Amino acid sequence: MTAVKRTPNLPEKISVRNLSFFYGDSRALSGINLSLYANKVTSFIGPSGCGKSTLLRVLNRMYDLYPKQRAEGEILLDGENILSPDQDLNLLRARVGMVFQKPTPFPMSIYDNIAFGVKLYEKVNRAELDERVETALKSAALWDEVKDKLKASGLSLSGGQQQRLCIARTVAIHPEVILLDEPCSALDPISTAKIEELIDELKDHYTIAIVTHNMQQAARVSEYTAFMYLGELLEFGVTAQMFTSPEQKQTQNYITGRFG
Ligand SMILES: Nc1ncnc2c1ncn2[C@@H]1O[C@H](COP(=O)(O)OP(=O)(O)OP(=O)(O)O)[C@@H](O)[C@H]1O
Repeated sequence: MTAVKRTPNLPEKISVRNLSFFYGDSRALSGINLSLYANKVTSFIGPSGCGKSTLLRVLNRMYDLYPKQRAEGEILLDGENILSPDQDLNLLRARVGMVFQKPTPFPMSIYDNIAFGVKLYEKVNRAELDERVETALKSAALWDEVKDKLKASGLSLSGGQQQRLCIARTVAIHPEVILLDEPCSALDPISTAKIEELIDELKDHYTIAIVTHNMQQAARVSEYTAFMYLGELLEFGVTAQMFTSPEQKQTQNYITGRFG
C-alpha cells in the first residue's frame, strides 16, 4: 500500500522518512513518510491497533525508555535526524512536548506542577518563575479558574482542568511541537470543547499532532489528517478533502464508520 501524498508547499517542522518501528520482533510501523507542517494541526486517525500512538511516541523518542523497542528510518526536526544515537533526549523532549490520554498531574501544587518542568530545564528567579506559571496557565485557558488556589494540589482539579494543567505544564517549557495522544478521551463534552478551542489557539505558536478516535474531532481541530491502517500510512491530506473525498477505499470505510 502506498500513502497518497497531497503535499502543499508549506514549511515542514517534522519530516518522517521511511520510518519503521518494532516492539521486539514485532513490526508495528512500516515505511511511514509524513510531514508535519509548521503551525498546523495534523491528526492521526485509523482503527485500533493501526499504530497511531506508536507513531506519536516515536516523534519524541518516548520509546527509548524501553530497551526492546526500536525505530528505523529518519525523523527530521528542522532538518536534523532525531533518531540519531547522539540526539540529546532531554533537549528533544523539551522541544517536542507530549500530553497523554489520561490527565497525569504530578502529586504537587498547581503552581509546582508547572514550575517543576521549567526549573528542570532553566535557571530562573522567583519573579520569572511566577510569570512563566501565569503565562502557561493563561495559554492553557486555566488561569481564571485557578489563580486564587495555586497552592492547591493539581489532583484536586476536575479531569478537564487536570488535562489543561498538563497542557500548561507542556507549554511552560516553550516547546516547538506538541503531541497530544487522545487528550479528550477521558473528558466530558464541555471539557472536550475547551481543549479543542485551546488547540486552535495553540497552533499559532506550535506545531501540533493529535491522535484521536473521534472523526468529528479530527475534522474540527486539524488542517491535515493522516489515515493509518495496519502500521502503514494509507492516506495523508488536507482534512476537509479527506473527509469529503477520500482517495482510498479503506479511508472511506473508516470515516463512514464501516469499521473501527
Ligand atoms: N508495548 C508494546 N509491546 C508490544 N506491542 C505493542 C506495544 N504497544 C503497542 N503494540 C502493538 O503495536 C501495534 C500498534 O499499537 P498502537 O497502540 O500504536 O495502535 P493505536 O492505533 O494507537 O491503537 P489504539 O487506537 O487502540 O490506541 C498494535 O499491534 C499493538 O498491539
